[in-house]
Amino acid sequence: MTLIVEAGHGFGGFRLRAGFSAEGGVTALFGRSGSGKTSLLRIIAGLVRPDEGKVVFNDQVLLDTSATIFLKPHRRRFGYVFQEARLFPHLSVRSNLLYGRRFAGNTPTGDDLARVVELLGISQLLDRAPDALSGGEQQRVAIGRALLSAPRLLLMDEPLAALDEERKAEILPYLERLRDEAGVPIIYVSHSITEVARLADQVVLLEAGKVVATGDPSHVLSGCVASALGRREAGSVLSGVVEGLDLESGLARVKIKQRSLLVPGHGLSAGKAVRVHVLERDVIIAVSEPQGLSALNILPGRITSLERDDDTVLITANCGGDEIFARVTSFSAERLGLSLGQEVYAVIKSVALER
Ligand SMILES: Nc1ncnc2c1ncn2[C@@H]1O[C@H](COP(=O)(O)OP(=O)(O)OP(=O)(O)O)[C@@H](O)[C@H]1O
Repeated sequence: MTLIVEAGHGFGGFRLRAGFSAEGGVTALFGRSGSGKTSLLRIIAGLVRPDEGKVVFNDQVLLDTSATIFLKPHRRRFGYVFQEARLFPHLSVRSNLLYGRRFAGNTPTGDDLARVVELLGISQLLDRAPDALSGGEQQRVAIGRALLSAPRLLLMDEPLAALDEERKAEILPYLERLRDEAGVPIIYVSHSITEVARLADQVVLLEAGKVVATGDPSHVLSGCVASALGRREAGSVLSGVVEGLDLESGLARVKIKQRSLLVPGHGLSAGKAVRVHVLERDVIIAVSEPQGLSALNILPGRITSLERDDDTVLITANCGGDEIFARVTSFSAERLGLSLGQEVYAVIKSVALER
């Protein structure tokens, strides 16, 4: 699959001028609220006709404003999943699912229904009405309905945003299965670093209507997202593999580049690929090896960058090839006499495991 998108569009005071290309897997459109993610998705879907631009899917031109080509949304054969499930309240789950088939060019069979029902874990819900389902269950049905329309591409606009943390955690494994087993490429809009780190193969980072970075999630989500997200979620996203589990402590050892991290082992098995999210505000810098700390992860490294702003300093430490970010007050940086090239220890207070 190849998708090429170029679009320029003005909404009142907002100007979108963004482009990217995607090749299969999950491509996340990521950025702050109001950065233009949904607008870009709606342009791909054909729900918005931009002032100028091009959308090409597998060599088929769906939109080209210079040649006045515009393929209507239903002729694009893309599935769309919104923040809310938008199920038909008067139809059962089964009928909602089968409704998706009406739009399929090649009608899916009963096998397709069984496969989608199994993939999303909704077999026990088929005869229920939508209002007898939890938000997470409704969203799984909405995804199933979109899949059964046999889409060439699935467009998902913050599909978890309306759910509480527990429901999000319940549905994320199904989205992973969708990515790994359904074979349908996905464009996934989100402003959650957790979802993106866990699901995306490629990230397109949007800021004020423009694409400011694209590429591998570990690369795009690390460091450069501070401005896009605000500091709360800024940090490093490190790719690793589970080396082993310690049954007694319940911890797993995850090998990143040259170092290892201990993380909660629940649900992990040896050999599993994971992404680890280390928030810059959860890292302390020490100039000598600390003793007697509760923190499990203390990584030796070397300072490669010191960026000062008003009253804080963002420190980048290269720890065996992985970059760890720490934000400390200017006062602390002065007091410790931090300098480029200095050997330090990054003390990680907690890590979030994303996959
Ligand atoms: N139909 C419209 N008319 C006027 N302004 C619009 C319209 N659609 C979007 N906008 C504006 O365009 C900007 C980008 O909106 P968009 O929904 O694409 O952002 P987003 O990144 O998806 O945000 P969120 O995460 O909050 O959904 C916003 O300032 C929004 O108010």
